[in-house]
Amino acid sequence: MLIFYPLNNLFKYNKAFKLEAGGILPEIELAYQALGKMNEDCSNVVWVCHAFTGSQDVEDWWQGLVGRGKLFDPDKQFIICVNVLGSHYGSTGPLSINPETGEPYYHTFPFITIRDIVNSFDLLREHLGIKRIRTCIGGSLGGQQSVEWAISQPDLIENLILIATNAQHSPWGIAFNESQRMAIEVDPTWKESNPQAGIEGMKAARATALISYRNYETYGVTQARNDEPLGKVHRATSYQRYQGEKLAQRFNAYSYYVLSQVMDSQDVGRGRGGAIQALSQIKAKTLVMGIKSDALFPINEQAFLAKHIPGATFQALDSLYGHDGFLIESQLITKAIKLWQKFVKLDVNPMYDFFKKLEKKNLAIH
Ligand SMILES: CC(=O)SCCNC(=O)CCNC(=O)[C@H](O)C(C)(C)COP(=O)(O)OP(=O)(O)OC[C@H]1O[C@@H](n2cnc3c(N)ncnc32)[C@H](O)[C@@H]1OP(=O)(O)O
Ligand SMILES: N[C@@H](CCO)C(=O)O
Repeated sequence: MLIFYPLNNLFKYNKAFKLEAGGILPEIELAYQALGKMNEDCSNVVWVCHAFTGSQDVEDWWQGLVGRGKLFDPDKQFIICVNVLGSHYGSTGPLSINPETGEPYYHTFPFITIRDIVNSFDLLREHLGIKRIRTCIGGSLGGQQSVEWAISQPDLIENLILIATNAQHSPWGIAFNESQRMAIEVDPTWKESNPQAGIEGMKAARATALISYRNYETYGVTQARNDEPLGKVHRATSYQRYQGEKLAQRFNAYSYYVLSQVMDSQDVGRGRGGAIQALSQIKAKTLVMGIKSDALFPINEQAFLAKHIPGATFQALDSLYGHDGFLIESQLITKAIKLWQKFVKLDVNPMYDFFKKLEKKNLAIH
């Protein structure tokens, strides 16, 4: 049984929504959560962009960072998080009814990109009367949206926080996603048109993805062999299966497929003369964080962002958890942001000289 997440707020856009790749959604809906109260001058707006299987319920999936007494506190800030187009938590996605046919989209849901998601956010932003965003923050797919928005509207975002993300999705990342799509495609039910189609394939896809969200060391520590008798299930075996089952309780294979393609679409340089040129347009004060053990979005990708976003600060984080560290290491992330906020106030950039030295020595960050 798929669990459908309760909607908090729903924004309806009843006109045709043109997509970057040429398709059209006849209308769109965006489910979003808004916490706290917006100041008249919008000076306390925090826009959080969620990742691949996340939702608008940011207090749930980022409870270490968002909530009363946390860094992003609804008693002080107006915090907004929108379920992305194509997802499963109330925004227009493959299970939504296509108004032109009266049937769910399922396999006919069009190809969408990070830029489409950002354009849809912008409609909602205008609808809510948000003239500026004090802080835009996102990790992974959420970071891809955040950096895209900071480029497409350089005067909108004052502070930009990017975690475990990139300017262009790598061939490595695309290969992981394609392998997961292949797992969905070989599920014989994927040809069907119903909410459960491809769900067994999606379980295998999630298990595959987990390997890239964690790493060798994570498994060694959390799923260490336990002298299991021959033929008995290893801990890592049941973990992989459990993770597939867990996602199947809350997600659908169509959204999984569509959003994996969205991730692959990330290329901030498309039509803008390349990534370096695009990143140079950013005016927001920017903090880029990477996780040293991230196998999927390696830290070089965040070093690249920080190097080419004017005045950006770069912070590498140590974590056992690899890519998923951006969801788990709330204390480290909070510490890094607080430190950066002090530097921003003082208007100094602790990494600027460091990058200049690196450039001179032609060194890369590993
Ligand atoms: C409605 C919603 O859920 S909204 C969306 C919320 N989710 C998101 O935003 C997506 C992002 N979140 C995630 O990807 C994950 O939740 C993370 C990365 C933050 C944490 O991952 P988790 O799976 O919770 O952590 P972890 O890898 O430690 O696995 C723990 C689970 O595996 C189980 N487990 C651990 N080892 C084993 C094993 N050897 N065999 C079987 N099960 C195991 C644990 O019992 C636990 O189960 P539970 O989740 O039912 O309590
Ligand atoms: N665990 C994350 C990974 C992608 O960043 C998710 O499921 O959204």
